[in-house]
Amino acid sequence: MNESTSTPDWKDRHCVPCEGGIDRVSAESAQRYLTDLPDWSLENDGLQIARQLNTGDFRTAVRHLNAIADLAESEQHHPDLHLTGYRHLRVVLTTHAIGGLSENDFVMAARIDQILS
Ligand SMILES: C[C@H](O)[C@H](O)[C@H]1CNC2=NC(N)=NC(=O)C2=N1
Repeated sequence: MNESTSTPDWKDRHCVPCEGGIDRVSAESAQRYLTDLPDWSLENDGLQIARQLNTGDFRTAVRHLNAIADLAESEQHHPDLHLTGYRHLRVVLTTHAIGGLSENDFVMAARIDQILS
């Protein structure tokens, strides 16, 4: 899939192992990819994407957190998960191995949207 010409269908893809050695997704491409992922925002000068989930109660927030953790383990790509104010879950995706965004982050974002829908 050529990053510059078309948008991949992220939810149909899986993360690939990443230990560095690949280019970061540019902020311009990231912004374009997010048109298909409207619940996610580009942050930190294009180095991460994030989604805020304001659930109704603590148990729901923990359930979402656990579902995302299971997905992260099966995809071997792990978001930062912040559960605060007893029912607010913030999900932050970046690829630590490259210090910025890779396609794995968009695959995870789409799959997180899918399991929470
Ligand atoms: C080989 C495997 O892809 C890496 O160890 C993974 C594990 N999970 C990861 N998760 C995230 N968010 N960034 C990484 O660079 C990363 N590396």
